[in-house]
Amino acid sequence: MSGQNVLVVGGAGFIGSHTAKLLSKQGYEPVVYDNLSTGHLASVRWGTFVEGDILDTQRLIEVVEDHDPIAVIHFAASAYVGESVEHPAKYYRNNVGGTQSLLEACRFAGARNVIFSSSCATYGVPDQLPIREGEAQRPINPYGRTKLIAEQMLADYSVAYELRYVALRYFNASGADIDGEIGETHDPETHLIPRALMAAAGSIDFLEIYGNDYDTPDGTCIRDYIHVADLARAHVLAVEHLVNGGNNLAVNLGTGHGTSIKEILDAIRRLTGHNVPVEMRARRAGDPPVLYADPALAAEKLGFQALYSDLDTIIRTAAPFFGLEVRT
Ligand SMILES: O=c1ccn([C@@H]2O[C@H](COP(=O)(O)OP(=O)(O)O[C@H]3OC[C@@H](O)[C@H](O)[C@H]3O)[C@@H](O)[C@H]2O)c(=O)[nH]1
Repeated sequence: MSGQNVLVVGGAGFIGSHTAKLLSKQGYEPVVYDNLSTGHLASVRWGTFVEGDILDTQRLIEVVEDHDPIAVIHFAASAYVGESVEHPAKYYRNNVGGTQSLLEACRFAGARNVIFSSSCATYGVPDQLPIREGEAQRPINPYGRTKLIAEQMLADYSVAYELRYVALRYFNASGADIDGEIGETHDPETHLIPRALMAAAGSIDFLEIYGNDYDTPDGTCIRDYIHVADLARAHVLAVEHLVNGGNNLAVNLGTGHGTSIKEILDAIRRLTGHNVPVEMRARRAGDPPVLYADPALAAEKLGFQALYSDLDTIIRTAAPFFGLEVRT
């Protein structure tokens, strides 16, 4: 098989499955490679599925040789900040070792275009807001460090082995498929919006808020929530950028706008009619108080604009996956 295949490593996960769907809708043939450790077979509904581990370089070489993809999108990673502090070995193995295994397969099998899921966690606590790509990358947890090392690996491989890459530094991925076909199903679920919706639906007793004494207008942390449909579109634009001969890039994917935890809880109440029961807790280790992106470079280089990332669309699309009806 050849032509418009795109290898989607980690394509059974939250962002990967939404990207596979959009690739398919746009005429590409996604080849999803996933070990199903955190991804879900039920989310692999577009293209071909190959079950395999990112650390299995030989298998990846075979898959690249069989499918000759025009680009490789690398989503496969462990992605819990808290867990990375407790089990850094897992993060260095999966995220650093895994990235090297995939890049080795690309090198040996001749795949030249790589798109990488990086993170705002590579910046740590920024000196300036909004965060620009030139901001110093000083991650404050092992997860962020593994993502930064992977970015550096891409840059070094690019110089030596003709590989070209786009590193997409996501801010907070959120929402769910606009058509309602797939959603966010992490186990365990640790992210704010899903947990707030679970608390609103009564499937957990309450949402723990990690700190209301931050130096922010309402005391809670501020993040830049970007809809998964927008993230998916950025990946398709990144594929086109590389296929058209574009240069290496590292760009933020955010909206430029920060939202506090309390603002999210207000929106859930307004849109679903359900209160979110909360309990206050101490600050969570490793949480920067305020993060939001300057999205200008992604607009300039990829033509990317967030279209679905207003808070209401995020909550409206995510809520049904947690059994909540949304008011019209
Ligand atoms: O139950 C919760 C969960 C989260 N929060 C708070 O809500 C905010 C958002 O937390 P999330 O866990 O959803 O997301 P984070 O900002 O920690 O990291 C996220 O974004 C960067 C990505 O690279 C990470 O993979 C992702 O986890 C933080 O301030 C956090 O302390 C709570 O108050 N209660």
